Amino acid sequence: MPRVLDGKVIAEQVRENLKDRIENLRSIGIQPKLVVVLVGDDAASASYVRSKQRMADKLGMAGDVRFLPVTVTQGELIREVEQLNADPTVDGILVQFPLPSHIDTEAVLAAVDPDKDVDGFHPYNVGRYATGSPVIWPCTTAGIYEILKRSDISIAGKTAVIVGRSQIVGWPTGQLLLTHNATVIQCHSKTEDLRKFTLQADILVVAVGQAGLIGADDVRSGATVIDVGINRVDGRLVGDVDFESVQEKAGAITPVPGGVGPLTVTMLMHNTIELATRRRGLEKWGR
Ligand SMILES: Nc1nc(=O)c2c([nH]1)NC[C@@H]1CN(c3ccc(C(=O)N[C@@H](CCC(=O)O)C(=O)O)cc3)C=[N+]21
Repeated sequence: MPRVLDGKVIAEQVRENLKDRIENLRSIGIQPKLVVVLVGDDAASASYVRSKQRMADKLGMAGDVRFLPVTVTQGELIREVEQLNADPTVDGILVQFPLPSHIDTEAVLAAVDPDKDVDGFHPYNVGRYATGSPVIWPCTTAGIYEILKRSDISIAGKTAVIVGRSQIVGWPTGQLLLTHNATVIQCHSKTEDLRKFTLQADILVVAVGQAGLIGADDVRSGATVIDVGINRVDGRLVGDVDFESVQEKAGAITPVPGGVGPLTVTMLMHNTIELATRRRGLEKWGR
């Protein structure tokens, strides 16, 4: 039987470290603060935002949510972001995706102060990790790294295959694994003969959003399989990987739910603390 990589347990380990860093910051009068900007009243988004709030509270961080109506104009949204940029008590700003179609998402991302960009989506921060000198990594990518590191799965020299090249998960995850000296194959919707590549993977990361995309025949025996997909099928949450069949073949595998997801929210807190310390030139205090 393969190892099931338990994201809830690993996230708890990461949060133990965060508590020490938050305590150090508190001792010098700093409470890291994350502000989430939520446009519209989508129930799934609201529930996700509430779980971030609860985690910030539990860790002793400060949190706030700005609810904006779905009719908000791009100018109004950008002005909200600019107010948060100017507010010295705010360390991290997250504008929740997806935004309504009348809003230019890229323009909003570019309006966030790169020093407060907790998602790591601002073009400046993308450039930083693309050149191998990241300030912070996008939360899901950072979470995948924590899962591998804390499960003693080595990256350097391994063949990592990423399925998906999204700006928020697939592409940054490829960059992270490359930075850590994996040989990276980046597959996407135009890839011909996907299986030819996935069968080569020592580490297979799947971030597409298509239930059942990867089955046992697509996975090399003993591979580490990281499933980033979140799909709702018949009211049940499933990933992009057919867990039942693939777990017989893989050496290690993340479940959905309870795999990458719990790390994503935890790494959001990590990034907020990281930004709070860096912005004040206090790196050593945060460690
Ligand atoms: N600017 C921005 N940054 C984001 O990081 C961002 C976003 N917008 N928009 C929405 C997506 C979605 N996302 C999730 C994170 C964790 C879970 C998570 O913890 N999932 C649990 C299951 C939760 C459940 O049961 O519903 C799990 O996989 O175990 C889910 C979804 C971050 N997102």
